[in-house]
Parts: sequence; structure tokens; C-alpha cells
Amino acid sequence: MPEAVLALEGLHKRFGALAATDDVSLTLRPGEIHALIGPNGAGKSTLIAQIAGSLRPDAGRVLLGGVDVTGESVAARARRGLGRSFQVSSLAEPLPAIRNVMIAVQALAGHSFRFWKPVARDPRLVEPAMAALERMGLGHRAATPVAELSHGERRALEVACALALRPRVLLLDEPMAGLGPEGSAHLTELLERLKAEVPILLIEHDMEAVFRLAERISVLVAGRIIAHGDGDTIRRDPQVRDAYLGD
Ligand SMILES: Nc1ncnc2c1ncn2[C@@H]1O[C@H](COP(=O)(O)OP(=O)(O)OP(=O)(O)O)[C@@H](O)[C@H]1O
Repeated sequence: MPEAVLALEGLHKRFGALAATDDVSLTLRPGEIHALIGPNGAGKSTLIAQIAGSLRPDAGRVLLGGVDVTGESVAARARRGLGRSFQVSSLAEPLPAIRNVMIAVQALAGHSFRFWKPVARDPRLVEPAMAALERMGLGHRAATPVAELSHGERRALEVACALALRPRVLLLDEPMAGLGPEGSAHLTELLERLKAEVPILLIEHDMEAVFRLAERISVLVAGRIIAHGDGDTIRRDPQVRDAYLGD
């Protein structure tokens, strides 16, 4: 079995008396989508914050490519290849799609871009930004301001911004949120193609997308993983039906 690109080992996080994360362990392997599902308040955001580095666990470890990053900052983890998209859009509305991706590329490259040539024409920014847009089916929308993109195109653009940082692991927080069935089906197709290149930890409420995309699913309820397995195992699990899926 290939080594996990991301591993969570026994993560605990308490807020006062509440165990928001209660001994959570999971792995993400190359080439897979591992979905994390669960009802509102289950602790998904708390868990993501511990993976990304904005929240320190009380106990347990986060490993990226086998390296313990539990004590590292958000920026240090991003430099190690942890890419993420956000539940709330962080795009610059008036700017063309490609400029948003270029800003992400520039952030990765840091200071090396100063005083070289106008940023807007710099091939070191334009080429990787265009490549990321094309991977998300947005090549033809490069020059379009974000404000004119559809909701589905914006979600795809957010993933393109994360991809431009050449992540080894992608953390996607509800990428289907607010998309209709058509938009969700389109993004599902794009993610299906993407997973061969970048393994994805997918936090998602859209169960059709989850069952279609995920090799493995972990179900989080009240801070604990109550079930883990492939789609069929999760669908049939009586505890999961009770706590989350219903009949
Ligand atoms: N900073 C905090 N201080 C105290 N309690 C918190 C804090 N952050 C989260 N919680 C609590 O921890 C629990 C888990 O919350 P969390 O936001 O992680 O769940 P979630 O699964 O992401 O929910 P949703 O799907 O609604 O976003 C909730 O009971 C929440 O009220």
C-alpha cells in the first residue's frame, strides 16, 4: 500500500467541556479522494483548521508526506504542499480570472518577482496560471472578470488558485456548496480527473458527488469518526443512516 500523503493520528481538540475533535485518525493516499462527511456541528471545520495549521490540537499529530507538521504554521504547511480551497470565496471580483490565479502563483514564488517586469505579462506567472485554469476547464474564461463568472465557474476558479501552488495534497471544503445539479455534476467530473494528479480530502454535503468521487469515506459525528469505508459500506452502515444519511 502506498505511503499516505496526509495522515492524522489521534487528534484531540476540546473547547471547554466540548470534545470538538475526539481521537480522529485518517489517511489520504496518492490517487484517491477521501471524503469526510457528517452533520452540521460534527467538527469538520475544527478538523480542517488543525490540518491547515490555524488551530493546534491538544493531542495527536498531523503528518504531511511522512513529516510531522503539527507544530508548523499555516504558511509552512502550504510551502510543504498543502493546498486548500475555502468555504467562503476569497476571489478578487473585479480582476480577470487569470489574475486571481497569478496572485496565487506569485504568493508561492515570493520575492523573486520584484522589479523584474510588469507582473501582468510575466510568463513565469502567466504560464502556470493558464495551466491551472485549463485543468479546471476555465481556459476560455481567463480574461473574464470574476464578477461575470457563474457560481460554478467561481468554485472551479478557487480550485485552480489552489492548484497553481502545485500542492501535493488538496483540502476542499464544500466545493459543491450552492451549485445546482448541473454545476455539481460538472465540478464532480473535473475533480474526478484531478485526483490522479493530486489526492483530495473532500469535505462535502452533496452525497451524490461524494459517492461518485470518493474511494473512501469517513463519517464524523460529534467529533468522532463513527464509520469508515467505501461508498457501499457507508451506505449500508446502520449507524451512519441513523446519524446522517437517513433512509
Ligand atoms: N472556537 C470555538 N469555541 C468553542 N466552540 C467551538 C469553537 N469552534 C467550534 N466550536 C464547536 O465545536 C463543534 C464543532 O464545530 P465545527 O464548526 O467544527 O463543526 P462542522 O462540522 O464544521 O459544522 P458545519 O458543517 O455546520 O460547518 C460545534 O459544537 C461548535 O459549536
